[in-house]
Amino acid sequence: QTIPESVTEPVTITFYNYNLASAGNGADATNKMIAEFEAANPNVTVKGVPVPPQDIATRLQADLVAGQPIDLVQMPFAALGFAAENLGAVALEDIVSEAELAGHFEGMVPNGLELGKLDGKTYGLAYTFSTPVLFYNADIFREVGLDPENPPATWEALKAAGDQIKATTDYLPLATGIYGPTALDWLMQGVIASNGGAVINADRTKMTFAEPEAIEAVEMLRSLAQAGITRNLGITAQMEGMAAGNTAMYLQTSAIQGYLVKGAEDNFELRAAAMPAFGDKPVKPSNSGSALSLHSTDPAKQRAAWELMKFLTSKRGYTIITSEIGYLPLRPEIVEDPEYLGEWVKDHPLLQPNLAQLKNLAPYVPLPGPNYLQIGISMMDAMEMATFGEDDDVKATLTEAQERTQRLMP
Ligand SMILES: O=P(O)(O)OC[C@H](O)CO
Repeated sequence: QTIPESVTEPVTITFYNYNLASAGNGADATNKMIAEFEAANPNVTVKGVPVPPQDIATRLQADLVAGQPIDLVQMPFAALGFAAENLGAVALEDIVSEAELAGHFEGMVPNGLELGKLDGKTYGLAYTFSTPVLFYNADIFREVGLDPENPPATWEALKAAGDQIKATTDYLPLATGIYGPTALDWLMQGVIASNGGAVINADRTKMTFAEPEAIEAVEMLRSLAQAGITRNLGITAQMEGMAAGNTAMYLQTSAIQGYLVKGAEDNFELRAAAMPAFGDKPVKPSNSGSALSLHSTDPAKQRAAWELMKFLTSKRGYTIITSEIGYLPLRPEIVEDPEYLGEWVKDHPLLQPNLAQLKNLAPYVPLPGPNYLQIGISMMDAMEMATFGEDDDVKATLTEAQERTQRLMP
């Protein structure tokens, strides 16, 4: 252990955070957690720095060069490898004692903790986390004669439901978070995995998003777009449409759950289901979200940042994160505990499909190397074009992009 036992002098730490960058996505809850932490730790002042997830790596690089203090970061899983290699993320094992770490990790979802490890060390402590959730408007289902007790479990069933909604109403049948600048490939990885494919091979050396299973998955999305069941809308329009009761289904991170719950209040019945399957193939939900990475070099600030990390991922932290934002509690025991989520869960069954999907999670695979973001953007641009563009030849679009992105691999 290289950090002091406690923070004995006043210290200010920065917390780069993407939930702070979006009102619909947890800014209030994040500020509440920071305020509670400061009240309990009077020597520590936390300066929140809002940065959208897609900008985080670039922003940190610029701030490092400018000599700005970077202490704690809500790091999207996609950027964690880059953060460890290029942005000075510190492995917790190098600064915190084994006993203290083990004590804190106790009770946290092992799948989640594993995602923050690189070469066996924890460069990111699993923090906010979701699987793809199919939110749906039970009132629209009833209005068009669909059974809200049986939401579509497969893409085929979803298409049939979408056709039914489209044929008789003006509602948008389906919005998804698959595309868009904040998504990168987190949700797409789960869609393709659920059809037996992958965007990249297991040892992360070859892009595979133009293999037959991936092509078939994108062709399925294209068929939904062609039928007018889904449209290429920005995330704000999608969230607003769903929250206002104008969209029937929304496959998205549960980070927007709090926002949708507010919109649905006194307006419509919001429910949630698991991610759809391809026929009888097993669903392989991926995870979105972030880990907390620590970047301070000063031992006193490292202790302060670690204390904040512990609070954010404590039972109390996850109670706020789950009930006020919508992410999964990575301390599952609090779900039953009346002192934490027990009462809330009774009134909000929305959490259950998300929680259940943790068991068959196919953990997000980060794209490798210093060009990870460019690879991800080029791949997703091609898939978006293959889904919504003029050209029917999905295979050609994906093959061309796969060759191009392969050249950016380390
Ligand atoms: O926190 P989420 O669920 O919106 O995820 C955002 C990340 O960019 C996905 O990796």
